[in-house]
Amino acid sequence: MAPNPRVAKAFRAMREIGIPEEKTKPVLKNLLKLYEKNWELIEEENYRALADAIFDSEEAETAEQKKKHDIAEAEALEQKKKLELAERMKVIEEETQIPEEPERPLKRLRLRHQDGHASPSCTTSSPNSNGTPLKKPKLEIDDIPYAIPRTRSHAKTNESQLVSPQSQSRNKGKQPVSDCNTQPDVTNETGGDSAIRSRHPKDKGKEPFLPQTGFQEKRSISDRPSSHGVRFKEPKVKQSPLALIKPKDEPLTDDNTSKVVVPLAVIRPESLTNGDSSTENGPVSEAAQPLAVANDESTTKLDIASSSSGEIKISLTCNIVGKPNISITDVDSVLKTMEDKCLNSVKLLDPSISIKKLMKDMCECLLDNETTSTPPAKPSRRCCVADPDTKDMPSDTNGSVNESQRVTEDDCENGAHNNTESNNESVSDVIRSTHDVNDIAKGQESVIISLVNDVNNECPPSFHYIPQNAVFQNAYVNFSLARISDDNCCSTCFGDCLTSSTVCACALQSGGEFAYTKEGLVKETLLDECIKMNRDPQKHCLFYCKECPLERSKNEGITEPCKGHSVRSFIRECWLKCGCNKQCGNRVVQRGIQRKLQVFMTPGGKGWGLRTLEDLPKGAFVCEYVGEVLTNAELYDRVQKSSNKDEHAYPVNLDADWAAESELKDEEALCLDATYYGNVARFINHRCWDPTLVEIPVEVENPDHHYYHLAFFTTRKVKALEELTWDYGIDFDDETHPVKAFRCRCGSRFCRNNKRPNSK
Ligand SMILES: C[S@@+](CC[C@H](N)C(=O)[O-])C[C@H]1O[C@@H](n2cnc3c(N)ncnc32)[C@H](O)[C@@H]1O
Repeated sequence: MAPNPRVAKAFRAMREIGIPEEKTKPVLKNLLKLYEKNWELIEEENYRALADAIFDSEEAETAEQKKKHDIAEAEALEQKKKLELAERMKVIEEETQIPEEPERPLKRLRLRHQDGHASPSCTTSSPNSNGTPLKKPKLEIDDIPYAIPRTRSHAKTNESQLVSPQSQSRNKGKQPVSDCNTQPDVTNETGGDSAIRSRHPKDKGKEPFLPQTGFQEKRSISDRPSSHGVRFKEPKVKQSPLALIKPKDEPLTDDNTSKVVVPLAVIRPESLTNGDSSTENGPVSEAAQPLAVANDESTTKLDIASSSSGEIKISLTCNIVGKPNISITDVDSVLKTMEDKCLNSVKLLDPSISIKKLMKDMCECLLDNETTSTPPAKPSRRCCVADPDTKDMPSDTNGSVNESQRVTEDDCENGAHNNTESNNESVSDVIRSTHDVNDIAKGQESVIISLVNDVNNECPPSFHYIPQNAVFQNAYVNFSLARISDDNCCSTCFGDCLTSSTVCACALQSGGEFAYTKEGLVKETLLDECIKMNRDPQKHCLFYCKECPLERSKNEGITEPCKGHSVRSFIRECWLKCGCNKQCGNRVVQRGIQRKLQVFMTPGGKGWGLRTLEDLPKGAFVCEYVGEVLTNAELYDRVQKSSNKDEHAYPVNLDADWAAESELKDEEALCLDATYYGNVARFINHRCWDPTLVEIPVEVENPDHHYYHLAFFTTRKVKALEELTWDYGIDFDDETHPVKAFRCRCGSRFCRNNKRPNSK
């Protein structure tokens, strides 16, 4: 068939510019389709459109080819990498292979544990952690949270320091926006039965400690309690002479080896299996706990040993042929070199590898393993140490617990530690978990607080017992006497204010009534009001900050609106500037724990709990929530940095009087965290409904209410051995909360975590 003359003409025109017919043909075909056979468009400007289309298609083809080539190259590279990786893995395997012998005991012990024998590892008491090896809060050198005095960045003027709390309250600039569905009972303000101090013009409610605002409210991270045992890296803190309490300086983990004075026992792996303990490396203390030795077939030997006081020593013996006089002066540089070596030779390792940490982990594994090796018939309570000096337990009156119900010295004898060096806290954080079962407070309270576990093998979490709050770092807590004006104390009183015929100035501060009865109990009106408010904070006066410090602490650029704080009633106690004596009836909380209490393992999966060993009347002071005083920003930071956010002890917000503040500075927006430093209150479990305790803010030293004490009082009569519980105010529906809520096992009828299907 004769070619279409227009087609032939197009071919010709393209040939003239050097494009062969076979290239022109497909492009022309496409172009005709595109232009719907409109030849004029193609022939315009001497076939310019056709030429352009041909050039474009050439370019596209080249690009396609290049792409294919690149893909092929990448695949080849990938393949090469895989081969290299496999090669390296092989090398690592060969290099890190541990001789079979030393490993065997570990494996066996783990298997025994898996076989269903009680886990001897010191787990946290989280119900979820049952049966898993202990993950103790690791406090590394830089991690130890000291109770450090605040570094006050801006001091208040003397003028403002001398303003009485009430006038302070009156003079607060802004009128808080409140959401009072039910107005607080104003009769209290005018001399009702309760000794509350209204901090807000209209307020009279209590407020939940926790920054929560009611059951349906979403709370911010610092609002909500969370479980203990979180690991976090604390910011480095500066020491200042203004601490409330400065806990003992903790010795640093890595220095411990230098403090080991007791020769360490070492046992060969084979002797672990037959119960025979042969030793080496010099004399062995009688009480030393045999551990393990790993022997390299060649010339290197790894020893792991513990002493009677619980230190663990890892030592590596190398055959340094040709360098007989070697002396290592700088361990850090050795570690650094080793880390570099690891990174260079085995490039797969995490760049933040730390040999120190590896060695610490090794210690933990070792402890785990060692505990697992305890015969199941007599489980070890390795972390618990009975101190012979504190053997006297609370007497058995009023239904007190009997001897068989507590963990005795015998219970602990299988442990790695005996009591000979129980006062020696100069060891690693492993040892920090050592608690005296006869007195967890270690003599720091005026009563002994024992600890028992009749349920499982768990040890109490690692923390420092402190009987009073301690400032962590930035919290502004000012106890200066100059801040207490004459109106603010009863300097002319004498003896016991409660029995005085004249009305004491402190009573005037709280509406003319003391909060306590002569028997030292909180008066019923105040108590019932607090209980009611805790049950349904929504129905009470809620205050919304204009700029909420809790939201601000998140430091996320856009500050979310305040979720609300309940305005609470305060108890006001006499203090140093008052003329009364220490036994004054208006000094209850400041005298500390007076009741017989016991930390015990709950049978219902809530971990450790607190119970009373004596019958308690309604309104009795039990204990204060004691912990580190942190700013909310510090707490937020702390929780964010923690690797296990849901294992944080329940922090509480000191926001009971934020309504009285026009604007809170960061260092004034405070909270308490008992995760690392705390008292018995850190063991009190949550109960959604009808808890045995209620928390009430108590003013002792501070006329302003940035800082105050949080005291627990009984909500009803409590029988000896009954568990003490309080409502954390937790919102179990808040799934956006960074700290995961636990699964509530409070067992109460109206448990908020076990709602009926359509209750939402
Ligand atoms: C402040 S601690 C209380 C003491 C804790 N049980 C312990 O063993 O240390 C809070 C933690 O206790 C546990 N807990 C408290 N109340 C609970 C409840 N009602 N149900 C389940 N677990 C609870 C949770 O693991 C929570 O994170």
